[in-house]
Amino acid sequence: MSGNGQRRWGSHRLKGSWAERIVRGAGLGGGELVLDLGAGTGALTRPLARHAGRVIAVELHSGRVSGLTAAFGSSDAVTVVQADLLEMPLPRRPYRVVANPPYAIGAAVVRRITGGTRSALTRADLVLPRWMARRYAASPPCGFTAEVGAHVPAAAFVPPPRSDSAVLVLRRVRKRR
Ligand SMILES: C[S@@+](CC[C@H](N)C(=O)[O-])C[C@H]1O[C@@H](n2cnc3c(N)ncnc32)[C@H](O)[C@@H]1O
Repeated sequence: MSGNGQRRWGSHRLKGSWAERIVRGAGLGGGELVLDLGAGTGALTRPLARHAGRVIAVELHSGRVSGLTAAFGSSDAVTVVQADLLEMPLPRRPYRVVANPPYAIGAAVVRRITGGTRSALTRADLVLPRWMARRYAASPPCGFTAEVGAHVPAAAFVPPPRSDSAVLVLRRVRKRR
């Protein structure tokens, strides 16, 4: 558990058709390592398993981890990890993120995956509140470009959140030192 107690069990789950659309929009080539941070019941994990080389589905809630393990335990492409996404070690080799993290920790997620000289993140497609995606597009994290991608309406989630969302696309611009 994060020292700041930053967990959020409330879950706005993506509908399957929207999860598929978001994963297709991420333009995966088929061989990438992809992290699904806050995998929930696996809405994004499912299409990621078909489009990515390897998927690490990270979830903290024990019941949801059990569900993910039951759904993907026999898949060679998916590894389910019970961990706090703000504290778990991140891959040293190049990786991507496609995720719908809890909005309350959206900024902490962006800091975590883009921060530090050792970040091996190459691109992230994050479903975030639209206002937050716009803020990052205006002021991207150091070493990344940021653009507001697909609009994701409240109706794309169960239950629907209060405001509309968008995919924030972060792309690395600087080579790792
Ligand atoms: C908005 S839901 C998204 C679920 C799924 N990815 C989807 O799109 O339907 C966010 C998920 O993050 C999980 N979560 C919250 N805090 C977390 C943390 N610190 N580390 C890992 N998972 C966390 C919640 O349990 C929840 O399942």
